[in-house]
Amino acid sequence: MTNDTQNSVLLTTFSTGKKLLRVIYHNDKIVWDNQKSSSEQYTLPLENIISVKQNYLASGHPAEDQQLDPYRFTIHYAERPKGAKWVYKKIVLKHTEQIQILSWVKTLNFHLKNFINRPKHILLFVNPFGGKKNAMQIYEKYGKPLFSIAGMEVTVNVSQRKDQIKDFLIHHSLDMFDSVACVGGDGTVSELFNGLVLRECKKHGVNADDMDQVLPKPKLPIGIIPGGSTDTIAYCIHGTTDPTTAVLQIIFGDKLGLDLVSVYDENSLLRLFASVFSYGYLGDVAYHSDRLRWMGPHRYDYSGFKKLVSNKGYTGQLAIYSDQPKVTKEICHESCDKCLSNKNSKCDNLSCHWEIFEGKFFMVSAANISCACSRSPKGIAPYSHLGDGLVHLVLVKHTSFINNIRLLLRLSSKNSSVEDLPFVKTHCAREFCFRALEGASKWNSDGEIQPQTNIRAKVRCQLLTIFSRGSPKESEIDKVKCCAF
Ligand SMILES: Nc1ncnc2c1ncn2[C@@H]1O[C@H](COP(=O)(O)OP(=O)(O)OP(=O)(O)O)[C@@H](O)[C@H]1O
Repeated sequence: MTNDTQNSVLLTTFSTGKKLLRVIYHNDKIVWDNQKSSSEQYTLPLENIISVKQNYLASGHPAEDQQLDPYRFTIHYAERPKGAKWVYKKIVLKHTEQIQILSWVKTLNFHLKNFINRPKHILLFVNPFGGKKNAMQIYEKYGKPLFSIAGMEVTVNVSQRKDQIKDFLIHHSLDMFDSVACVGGDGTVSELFNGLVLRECKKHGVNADDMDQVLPKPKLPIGIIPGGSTDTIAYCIHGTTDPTTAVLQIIFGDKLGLDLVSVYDENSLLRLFASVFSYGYLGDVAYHSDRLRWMGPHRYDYSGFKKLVSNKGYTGQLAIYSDQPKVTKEICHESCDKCLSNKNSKCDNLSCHWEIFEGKFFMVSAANISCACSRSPKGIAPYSHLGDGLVHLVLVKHTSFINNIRLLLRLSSKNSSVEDLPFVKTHCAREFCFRALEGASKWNSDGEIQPQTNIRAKVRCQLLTIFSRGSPKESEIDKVKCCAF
């Protein structure tokens, strides 16, 4: 065994109870096989290790101090066997020589310290009101045990009312935390980033109501553990609403940049949104379904149908400011080139121009991300990116009832998207303005109601930093073909 842990190579045969395993550590990877068949080899990259700990001996009495087991240690790690879901795993390795155990634990922990971006003290907000009202149980079952294994300190704050999370983040000291997170749906995530951005504006004396101001980037990264009804933001970022996956993304500490869109009326900033800002049909659904919260997530089905039948269309004018209005058919995924190339770019001095669209719409949606979720696997804007500085404006013309049904079927389809429907047009924008001309709906902002009708909005390129490695490419490549309704 070498003392030079920096360039360490370890090779030991451990027992795991029944089997003997030859275990090698080299080049930031652990490889193990069962000696007899090296084809059954498992490779564990160091970046997927949560922690490495020496085991404790089983103590006879709870009051007795726990003693370290000199002959056993455990590697806690995660893997993504298929699709977007990550799972937690552990392996207990046993050796008759104590020195072997100590060397492995010391060396692996030395190398794990290089992951300096992993959070250590997190402020976690739990919304007990959203979704199935089980956010606290989600935290207790999926978050708490893994955060403890990772050795993270978690300060839990359970929200007592709407906007409390936002107000807390604006006004309280966050000095002792290196990150914030939430267990909740899109409305909770929205409180989190609205609070963080306003906090930063306050700190730097930036007038948030002035659309021409550059909004300061919040210092703290955020973690998103889904615990709401639709959880669109979590789904688009992690590729799944699985809570274990979301917790592991926070523990890994890898980050990506998410665009936010700031929305204004004539005088002030109304809010920032991260997923969708939608007028017409979805605005009506948000308004109606909010009064039916007692129904849980089913309220969306009920309100959705009711508002579909009664929709008479809304006449309005949309102005789009863009340098690249055409949609490019590239899907956003982990290590997305389009988002990476925009990481440090300033989307200010581009050759943008205004274009105006006027008409009667079934709905107008500004999608900052694809808005995919389990009910809508491709989302309303399948080619919208997390961090490219553009928002996709999806204009759905007022048309027949049958076409509205076609739209909703497409939205719930795994195989086809709304983009190819003849009454749907998508444009990419850096800014946009909307003015109602006849009839007025509300806006639906990340699932929350925004009552002002006439608005202006501006994309803020990668204003938010999120804990995630992104969703994998495989999840988007769906080879199954079926009839496109
Ligand atoms: N203690 C609380 N009591 C009442 N409302 C709360 C409380 N804490 C947060 N809220 C508000 O609850 C609303 C709903 O929360 P959230 O969006 O997380 O759940 P959801 O609407 O069920 O999920 P989704 O937005 O993913 O569909 C948000 O507007 C949030 O501001």
